[in-house]
Amino acid sequence: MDSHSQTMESAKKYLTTAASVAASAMLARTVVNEFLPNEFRTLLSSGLDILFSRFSNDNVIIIRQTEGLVSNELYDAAGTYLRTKISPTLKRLRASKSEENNNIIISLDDGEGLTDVFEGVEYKWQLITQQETSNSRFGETSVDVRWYELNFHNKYKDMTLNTYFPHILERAKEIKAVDRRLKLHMNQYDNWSEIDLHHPATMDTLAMEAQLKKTIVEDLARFVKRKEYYKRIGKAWKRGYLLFGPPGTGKSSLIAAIANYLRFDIYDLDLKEVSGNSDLKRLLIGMSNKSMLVIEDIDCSVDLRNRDGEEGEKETKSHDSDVTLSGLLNFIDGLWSTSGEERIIVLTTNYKDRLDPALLRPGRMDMHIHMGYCGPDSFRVLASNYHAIDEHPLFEEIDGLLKEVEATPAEVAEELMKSDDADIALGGLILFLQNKRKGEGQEEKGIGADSSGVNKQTDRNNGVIDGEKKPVEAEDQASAIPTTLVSQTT
Ligand SMILES: Nc1ncnc2c1ncn2[C@@H]1O[C@H](COP(=O)(O)OP(=O)(O)OP(=O)(O)O)[C@@H](O)[C@H]1O
Ligand SMILES: [Mg+2]
Repeated sequence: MDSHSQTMESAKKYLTTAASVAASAMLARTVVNEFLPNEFRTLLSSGLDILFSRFSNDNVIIIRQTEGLVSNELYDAAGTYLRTKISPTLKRLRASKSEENNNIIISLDDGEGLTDVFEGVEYKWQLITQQETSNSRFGETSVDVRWYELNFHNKYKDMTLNTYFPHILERAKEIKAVDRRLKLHMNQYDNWSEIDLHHPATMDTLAMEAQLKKTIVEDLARFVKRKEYYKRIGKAWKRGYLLFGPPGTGKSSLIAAIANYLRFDIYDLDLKEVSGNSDLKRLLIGMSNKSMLVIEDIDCSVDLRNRDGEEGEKETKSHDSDVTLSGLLNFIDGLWSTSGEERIIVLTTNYKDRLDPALLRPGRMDMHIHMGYCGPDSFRVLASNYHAIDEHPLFEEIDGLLKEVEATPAEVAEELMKSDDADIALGGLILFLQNKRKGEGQEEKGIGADSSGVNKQTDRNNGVIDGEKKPVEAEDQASAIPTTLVSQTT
């Protein structure tokens, strides 16, 4: 495959034209932002004029769009923040949309104002524009100058500066994160190229065991809140997930769902494109904050050994510079430990038992997540996704069949899509499962296509293992996975 088609292949995993990213549940972040006080101080000295009104108890703060030639971050943040405070009663509004944004943005028009109530205090905002003309060598030029005028009772000045403004900066950041389009980055050699990520998967639409899904969501939520904790224990603020299970069970979908949930960009690292440590280093350094490094199919994504290739002395040097996947993870640890920003790394494999045991050791990956065949919980999610139904007389029969037959969520989803009529689709699914059961029965008798002594241990339920807490189980689970997995779906 040439590298262009490789890139396209890779892109397909996360892209669908079918739907745009569903507005995902935004994670409520109560991140205490460390740099606020500093930045805030500079803002105070540059971007604000505090005026004392002669006629009332009001204070007025002017927040200019630019101070000198430098743009004022607080002005920007105020604009973003105030968008969420606009009420439908306002008569004049502004609407816009940029390519970078998902949504149409409604904002205050020049001259318009609104009142925001924060912790019981009334803040009156007004957006003011003035045309300023100046004479220069090139003749007379005129520019629009904009600022917000903020009025509030003077006894709340401290609170305004120390609580309200930081709150506005923080909220604006969160809002921007939601508005921003997610990107999927893919590497060619030592370069990332990016495209928009349009994968509709969300944690809600993902078909998996309810308890497992809950565990994952809670783990993610805990992780993003733990900046201080990671700093205190002196570890990189990162979380590693190993996803394993047969093709079509939703590993790539889960990755997209996590990205949509956290609003993290995906960096899909193709190790085959990486020719040595220096490439790798450049790629890793090139990742942005709040992002997710994904290495898919690690069992077959080349043996990283003997791939130094930087100094043309491979013959003699190669063994001194072996890079293994565990080596890679150590390397990432070292690199990320200094950045202080949250990062997630996800590895996927169809065959957990083919992995280097060093990779499965406790503490390596924080969670081992088993994506299994479709069970009753998964089926309920799919039925609700595709037909918006929570119950149906045929569910019982389907549950029974799913206990006996190994069908992937991808296969079940495909059957459910075949008709808009739930009765017909579910009937079709039953037929499909019955046929599959017949086929599997034959396979077991040695008649089927794959009769090569396949270990047919069930892989139906998904499960989760916390790599930190249950090291013994982690090893057990590795050996419980069938050595050969059947039913390729594509
Ligand atoms: N758990 C799931 N929940 C919802 N949809 C799923 C799930 N698993 C599979 N699907 C459907 O099947 C398609 C293929 O699934 P996906 O690519 O996520 O599987 P995978 O485990 O990554 O497979 P592979 O090992 O081949 O990469 C998805 O686009 C989705 O429509
Ligand atoms: Mg996949």
